Amino acid sequence: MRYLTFALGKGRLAKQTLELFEKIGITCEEMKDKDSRKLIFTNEELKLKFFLAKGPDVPTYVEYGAADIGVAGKDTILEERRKVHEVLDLGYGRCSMCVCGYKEAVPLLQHHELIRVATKYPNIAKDYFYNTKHQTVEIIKLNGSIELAPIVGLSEVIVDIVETGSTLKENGLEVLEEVCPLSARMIVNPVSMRMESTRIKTLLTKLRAQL
Ligand SMILES: Nc1ncnc2c1ncn2[C@@H]1O[C@H](COP(=O)(O)OP(=O)(O)OP(=O)(O)O)[C@@H](O)[C@H]1O
Ligand SMILES: O=P(O)(O)OC[C@H]1O[C@H](OP(=O)(O)OP(=O)(O)O)[C@H](O)[C@@H]1O
Repeated sequence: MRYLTFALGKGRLAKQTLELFEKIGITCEEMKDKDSRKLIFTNEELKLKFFLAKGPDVPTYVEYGAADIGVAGKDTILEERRKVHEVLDLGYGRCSMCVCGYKEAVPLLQHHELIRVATKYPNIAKDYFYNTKHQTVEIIKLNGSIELAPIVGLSEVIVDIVETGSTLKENGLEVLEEVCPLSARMIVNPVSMRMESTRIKTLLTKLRAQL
């Protein structure tokens, strides 16, 4: 039997993903070592392999078939636009993609002004403003600390993840519009879906029973 391979993000979703897998009998003791720098783990008994990738790269490994299955945030899946099947909402990692800024920006959004939008998610922001709202905007790609942009005058608004809202609050910003709700999703390579359908279906049935 060949190994069934999983690409998992190293970030926020890792702990809950391992906890969920553990509940359905998929364990990998080695992966729990927080100080380990190892990237690949094997469960010989179940013929499973796990890769620890950077979150946004998970759909890439799955599209190319380097991993059969992946766990990624819905934000990453929407932004990366990879050819993968999204098969299950895992229910954790819940947060929202939002347009945020000072409330003074509300009229600029209402009147469809040509505003600057700073974001780590240019595809999601473009899709929202151009296709959903039909508003022409200038997208400015940033890599983190997105909340800085409206404060220092780089942009009028941001498109970013809001979870507890504390980053916005501590920086005097507000949610102005919600783009979409987000959570962790399981994705599968389209060829693996056919070639390994029995093992993948069994896995999905066990996971669904836990959620
Ligand atoms: N407060 C939050 N901020 C960011 N992502 C969150 C938050 N809460 C839940 N998530 C979810 O967790 C996923 C993975 O988070 P992770 O820490 O790996 O990403 P990241 O911090 O955006 O990546 P990077 O390593 O590029 O900083 C996100 O894609 C998102 O779906
Ligand atoms: O609503 P909250 O609970 O405050 O969470 C939202 C914040 O968390 C994320 O940033 P992250 O910690 O990934 O840092 P970053 O600035 O490097 O993207 C996100 O980009 C927001 O800034």
